[in-house]
This record gives sequence, C-alpha cells and structure tokens, in this order.
Amino acid sequence: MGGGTEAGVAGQRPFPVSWDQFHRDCRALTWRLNEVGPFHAVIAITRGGLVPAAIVARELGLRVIDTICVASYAHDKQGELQVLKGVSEQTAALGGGTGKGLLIVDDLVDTGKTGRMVRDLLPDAHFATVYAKPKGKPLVDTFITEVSQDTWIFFPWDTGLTFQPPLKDGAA
Ligand SMILES: O=P(O)(O)OC[C@H]1O[C@H](OP(=O)(O)OP(=O)(O)O)[C@H](O)[C@@H]1O
Ligand code: HPA
Ligand SMILES: [Mg+2]
Repeated sequence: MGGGTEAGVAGQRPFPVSWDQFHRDCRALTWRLNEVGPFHAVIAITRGGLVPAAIVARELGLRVIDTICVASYAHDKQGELQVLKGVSEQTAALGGGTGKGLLIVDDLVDTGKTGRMVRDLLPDAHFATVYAKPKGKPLVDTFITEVSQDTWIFFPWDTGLTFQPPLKDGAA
C-alpha cells in the first residue's frame, strides 16, 4: 500500500476492510452466486481476486481453479493493463471457448478497465466481485457492496494495525 497516507489515497475517502468483514462479504457473495450456478470452475483475477476466489470456491464446493494474471495499478496509480497469463486450454474448453459456466472472481471493480478486459476474453462467463464502484458496476454480474467512486478500499492483505490518533486531534 505504498501510495497510501493516513487520510487515504490522493484525497479519496478511506474504506478499510478487516479480514472478518472481507470473509463475511465473500460469504454473502457466495449466497448470491449459489442461485446463479452451477459453475464448472472459478477463475481468479490476480492478485486481488485470489483471496475471494478461494473463499467462494470453498463455499461452492468447486475444485477447478484457474487464474487470469494481470497488472495495472502500481499502488494507487493506474497504468496500462497487461495480461501476463490467460486461462489454461483445459479451463477454456470447460467454458466452450466463450466462458459459459465459468465464474470469474475479483475483489473489486473500480474504473471497469479490468472488467472490460475480462469480458472481452470470456464474454459468456459470470463475473463477480465483492465490491463495486459506480464506473465499473455495469461490467459486473454479481457484487455485494457498492462504494462511491471517490472511495479507496484498503484490503486486509495490504494493511496492518497502527495507532489511530483521537478524533479531536484531527483523525479522519
Ligand atoms: O476496475 P479497475 O479500474 O480496472 O480496477 C480494479 C482492479 O484493480 C485492482 O487490481 P490491481 O491491478 O491493482 O492489481 P492487484 O490485484 O494485483 O492488486 C483490483 O484488484 C482489480 O483487479
Ligand atoms: N482499493 C484497492 N485497490 C484498488 C482500488 C481500491 O479502491 N481501486 C483499484 N485498485
Ligand atoms: Mg486486481
């Protein structure tokens, strides 16, 4: 979380998420996905999608798990989106080449750039995220919590426990 400050990222509203909260939100997401499936396999969008994908796969009883490996943000700055690795031939075949019956999982959609890439690669797959910001929301089939576009979500794997100054001393 190198780009972060105590007040958040580049003036955005900080929205810290604990491990407990994240686990609860992933389980809530799975309740919804359970009504949509069944799915042949889960595809995690790395790296942020790995944690929710593990929880969702556990809850849905899925054991075929693949990844689409991408890089776009360096901390809080968005750069060119690079696909470092696509799904395996075996996973692609399970989805009939278009992704039908495959479940793609990511932690969030923000601008929707990653979601658009995912939709281009596997147009018939079901795309699920735990959190969604308004710009990216139209690209997602299922999500749990919407936050405003000027919110920066701090995930538990990017954060640690630190001292919080009292509100009267100017804490955000
Ligand atoms: O909707 P977008 O504007 O494309 O942003 C959303 C994506 O950005 C983050 O990933 P990031 O590229 O930072 O990589 P990471 O998952 O490895 O942290 C997040 O995990 C999503 O995948
Ligand atoms: N939090 C963490 N990573 C992100 C975000 C966010 O709000 N938007 C894009 N990548
Ligand atoms: Mg990501």
